[in-house]
Amino acid sequence: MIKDIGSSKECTFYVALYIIVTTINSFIPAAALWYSGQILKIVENAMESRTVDRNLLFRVAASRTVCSILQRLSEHWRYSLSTIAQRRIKAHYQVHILESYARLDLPTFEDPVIQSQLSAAWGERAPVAWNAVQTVVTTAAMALRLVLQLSVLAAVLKGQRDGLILAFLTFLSPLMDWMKFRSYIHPSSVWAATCRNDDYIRMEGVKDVVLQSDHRKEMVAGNMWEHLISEYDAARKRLGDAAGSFHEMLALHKERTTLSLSSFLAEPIQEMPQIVFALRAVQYPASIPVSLASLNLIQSTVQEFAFQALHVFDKMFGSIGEAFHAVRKLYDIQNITNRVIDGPNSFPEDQQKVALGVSVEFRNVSFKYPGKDDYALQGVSFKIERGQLCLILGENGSGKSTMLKLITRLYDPSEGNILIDDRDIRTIKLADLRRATSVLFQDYTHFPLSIKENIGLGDPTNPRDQDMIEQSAKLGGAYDFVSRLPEGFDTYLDRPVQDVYSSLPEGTTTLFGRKVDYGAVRKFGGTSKNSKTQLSGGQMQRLALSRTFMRSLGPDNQVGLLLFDEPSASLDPVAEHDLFERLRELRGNKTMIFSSHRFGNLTRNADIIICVKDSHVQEMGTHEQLMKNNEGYAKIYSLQAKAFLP
Ligand SMILES: Nc1ncnc2c1ncn2[C@@H]1O[C@H](COP(=O)(O)OP(=O)(O)OP(=O)(O)O)[C@@H](O)[C@H]1O
Repeated sequence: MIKDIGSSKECTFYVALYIIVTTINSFIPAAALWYSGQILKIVENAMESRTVDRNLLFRVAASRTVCSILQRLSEHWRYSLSTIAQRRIKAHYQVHILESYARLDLPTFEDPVIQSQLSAAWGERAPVAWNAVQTVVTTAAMALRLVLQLSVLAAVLKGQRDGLILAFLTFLSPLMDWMKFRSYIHPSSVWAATCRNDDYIRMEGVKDVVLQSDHRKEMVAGNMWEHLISEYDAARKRLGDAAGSFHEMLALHKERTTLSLSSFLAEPIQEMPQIVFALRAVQYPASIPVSLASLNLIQSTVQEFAFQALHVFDKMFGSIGEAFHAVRKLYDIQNITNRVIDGPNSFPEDQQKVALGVSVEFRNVSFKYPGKDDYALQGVSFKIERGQLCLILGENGSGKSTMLKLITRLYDPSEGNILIDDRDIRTIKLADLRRATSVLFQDYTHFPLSIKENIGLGDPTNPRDQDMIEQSAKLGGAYDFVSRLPEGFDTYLDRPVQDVYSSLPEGTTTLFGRKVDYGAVRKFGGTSKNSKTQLSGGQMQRLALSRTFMRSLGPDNQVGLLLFDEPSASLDPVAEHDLFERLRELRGNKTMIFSSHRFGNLTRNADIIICVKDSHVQEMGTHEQLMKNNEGYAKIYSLQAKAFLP
């Protein structure tokens, strides 16, 4: 980490300044203490000799004041430098963390162990690397400050009557506080809490149903609210005083454990120095004013000293270890190995040929999702020839999407092989394989970026080509509605940075050129956020389609295989018809695979229909062949057709 930060000029300068200022800052309290001791000595001398060296007093007092000013200033500089250094280190590491995230494949990324490793490294609030730097620097500075203060304190106390005893007694009180504090939040203790009370669990569930907007539609339409409220009330009554959140219960528990012996002794111990002082004053009445001043100095210094000493102790045994552990995790994520291993060979050998499509073959492929016992696909074999249009047909959950995921190597089969142009896809470089395929997933996503970028990212080699973006939007059927949006192609589907505002004057409908989302106002109370662009499911799907067109239809594209997982699920019949027409026209000779659970437009046009059921291929062939077979396909087809026949 030190090497890494050191190699980044933008970080090094500010981190070095931060260390220097923090070190200087550690000297000041000891200097201040020294001058306070000097003032005390001057007073003592004055008491004995009845004369004051005004010059000396002035110099010492001025120095003491300078110490205070310097202390304040160095604190300010330290804070300013730490914010800049923190921001720079954070920015430096964020690229590194994002890269570690981005390069992971699906099975690796979905692994819960990897997930926790990744989230530990992210540490958005307290950037891990900065945290480690700061913890080490402040702990070292505190230790230095402590040693200096301790030496000065010893020098000052040497001449004081009862100084050491008073210091010790003053130290006892913060020590007890600290021990009490550690007893219930010990940094290295491990604990867990659960709730086993059914009534409480139900109350929390009902509260969520009523408060969260996700459930509102069904709650209202289902006429549920009265029942929910009576359930809540009944559970609340049964629970009585025992109904409390985890934090309330924890507070109660802590309160109960505060009746310890030390809690009774805490206050008398605090009074001890005064008692000792009073007894001594009776013994030596002449020295009362001096002793009073020295008691004050001892008490304030020792209390501050005790706080710091105990804090350093805590840091040494807790935070530094934790910070280093977190840094190790930060570096470990660089070395996470992907489960889907890259292949060695380039693909395709002949770029021209890809435009004519590629063949796809499954040889006895079986697959289980990671952590699952059931097969999502079992013993699947088929071959789709170059340039064919294939339809994979099957019920929900039969394994259609899984086939497409395996072709793009989002996962690798548990058994069997998949071949593209007669080459095992595991031997092909992943980047080449993905360059040669274009896939529209059923659960396609929309990135929280502008519409323009959402479409443009379809072709990451040429994502800003406005003409291509617009043409793709036309082909995907998105151009018209996008053009009508106030911000057109620059519209953010889901703004990642939200506008935040207080309550607005009545009648405000737009803010920063965007419609105010009063739903959000209600949700967030006082300050509110403005985020979502409301598009329908069909419109969202058209955008996803446009992205696919962007990828597969550009002049330089190297796509030979187009995969569509239920591309028309949210489209109306006219849009669906238009889409298939466009796809057929535009695909040229590229191989195309559609998955669907509906019979429709494509069944008659497909060169090959593969029917899957319960993770197996049931039958395959052209529409005519399958009708002739008179098995599952023909039966369902006839059943559906009947509905439309007179
Ligand atoms: N990410 C996943 N993790 C675990 N199991 C999964 C995952 N995705 C799918 N499955 C399971 O694998 C099986 C096949 O799912 P798949 O999505 O391939 O079906 P499908 O035929 O595409 O269904 P649909 O028509 O509903 O899209 C199902 O039993 C499903 O529950």
